[in-house]
Amino acid sequence: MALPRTLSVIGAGQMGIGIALVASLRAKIPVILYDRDPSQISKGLGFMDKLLAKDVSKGKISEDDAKAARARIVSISSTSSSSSSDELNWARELAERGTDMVVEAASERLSIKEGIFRALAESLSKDAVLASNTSSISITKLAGAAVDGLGPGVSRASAEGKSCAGRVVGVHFFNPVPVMKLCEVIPGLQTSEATLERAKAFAVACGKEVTTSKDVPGFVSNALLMPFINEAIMCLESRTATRDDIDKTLRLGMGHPMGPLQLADFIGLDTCLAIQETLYEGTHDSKYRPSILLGRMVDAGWLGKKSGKGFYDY
Ligand SMILES: NC(=O)c1ccc[n+]([C@@H]2O[C@H](COP(=O)([O-])OP(=O)(O)OC[C@H]3O[C@@H](n4cnc5c(N)ncnc54)[C@H](O)[C@@H]3O)[C@@H](O)[C@H]2O)c1
Repeated sequence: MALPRTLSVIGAGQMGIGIALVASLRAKIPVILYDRDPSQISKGLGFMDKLLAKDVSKGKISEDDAKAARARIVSISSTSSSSSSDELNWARELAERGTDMVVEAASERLSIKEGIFRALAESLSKDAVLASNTSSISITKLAGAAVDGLGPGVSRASAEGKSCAGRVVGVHFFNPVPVMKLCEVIPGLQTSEATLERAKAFAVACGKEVTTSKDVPGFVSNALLMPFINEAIMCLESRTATRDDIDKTLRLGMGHPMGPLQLADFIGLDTCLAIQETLYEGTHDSKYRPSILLGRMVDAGWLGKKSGKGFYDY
């Protein structure tokens, strides 16, 4: 199965940086990294340099391989202050640079991702694979948004609409991407067999094992993980135990590498809340209601490790 000749990664947060790194270092694919916030790109590339230097110092990769991997990654950022024309500019730029696969790793908000998929479908070549690293949002919905990017004259059920939606797929990498061995691949209702196979081949080339899950809220991974994290936050909220004892229980009693509150900080509390909301709204099942404390932490801007404060201080 052919690998992409040029990959674009949208969103230079913790996941986008990791995906760009494994695509370049392991799959040896040239990568264009785009974020609407230029400071995220400089911060992310600085972090990537540190990761590569650490791998070289531990003898995991050669200095030449690290340099070649870094040289394969270029970045672009917002070229306009107006958000609507901005979207068109970046997507066109990615198209002009020969992008034939995209992995979207922007914030976990449906409206943000729909806007990105509309812009991608409008600008990119008709056979480019449009993948999302979403943790929970419906791939079928994102594929629908991609068709809307073709304009009001194209219905989602037309041949052109189906062909466009068929290129959309979920490729759910795990955090930290260079370390975690799994990629959960999710076909939407419209995803073509060829797109699914291209997505799997890409994940394998990045050094990952692949599982396939149906397009339900949270797929397999977060339908299981998020209720667990949410229950741990509710234990803290109801003072069943202290933060340290909750995490210690799971680490020492169940052999988890980190406790659920520390893991939530590591994922990002805004991302945890967004996933919980998708699970709750997508199922209307009260077992998925997000804890009030999680919402308040996000209101306070305490987003976990990435903001310096969450359940722990960093
Ligand atoms: N954090 C995790 O453990 C984890 C694991 C698997 C999947 N994911 C998923 O990966 C995605 C990214 O998560 P993250 O943890 O890297 O988040 P993050 O907050 O670290 O980064 C998100 C990035 O997206 C950028 N962004 C937002 N809107 C944008 C737009 N319209 N165009 C371009 N860039 C935009 C932001 O500037 C930011 O740099 C989410 O969908 C999340 O659910 C996260």
